[in-house]
Amino acid sequence: MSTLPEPHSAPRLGIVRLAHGEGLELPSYETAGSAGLDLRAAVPEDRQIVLLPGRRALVPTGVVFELPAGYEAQIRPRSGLAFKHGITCLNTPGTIDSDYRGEIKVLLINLGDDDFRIERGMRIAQAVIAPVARAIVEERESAGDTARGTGGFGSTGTA
Ligand SMILES: O=c1ccn([C@H]2C[C@H](O)[C@@H](COP(=O)(O)OP(=O)(O)OP(=O)(O)O)O2)c(=O)[nH]1
Ligand SMILES: [Mg+2]
Repeated sequence: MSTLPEPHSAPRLGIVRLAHGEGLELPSYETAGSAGLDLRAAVPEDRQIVLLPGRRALVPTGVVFELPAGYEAQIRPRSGLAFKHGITCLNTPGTIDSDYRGEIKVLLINLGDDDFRIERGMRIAQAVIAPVARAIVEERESAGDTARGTGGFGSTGTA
């Protein structure tokens, strides 16, 4: 059974298709319970990107998001591409601000051993829509005491 919210309570994501995104499927949830909308590469058919090992590329998706206020989109890698080819997002999770009106782009890096060809329409990453808390920042003289204190970076051990 799907744990997604009912349609009437779900946030509304506006998507504008850009000219070079014509003919591509819009970002979509692949299964009933998918958390992420798969994003497609809007590279020209005749100018596909070949990512050499160790290199990165900003890949166009051909879409603009209009996120509802109070939400962000997180651009995350696809595990299949990471596992099979070493392809991941360099800045994962990428942050799409709700006031951003530019094209959604995906910063891919090839951590694998082989060249990787990014073809038009390939599902290269996924966007997870998530609520964002914006804090009221207060400067203080000191931070309250806790049991952890300044311990971190493995202070609790591994077992
Ligand atoms: O993977 C990403 C990450 C960001 N963006 C776009 C949307 C986001 O709202 C904007 C700014 O991203 P971010 O705040 O991560 O980058 P910045 O280096 O801080 O740039 P800026 O000074 O524009 O905020 O760039 C993408 O299209 N893809
Ligand atoms: Mg920023």
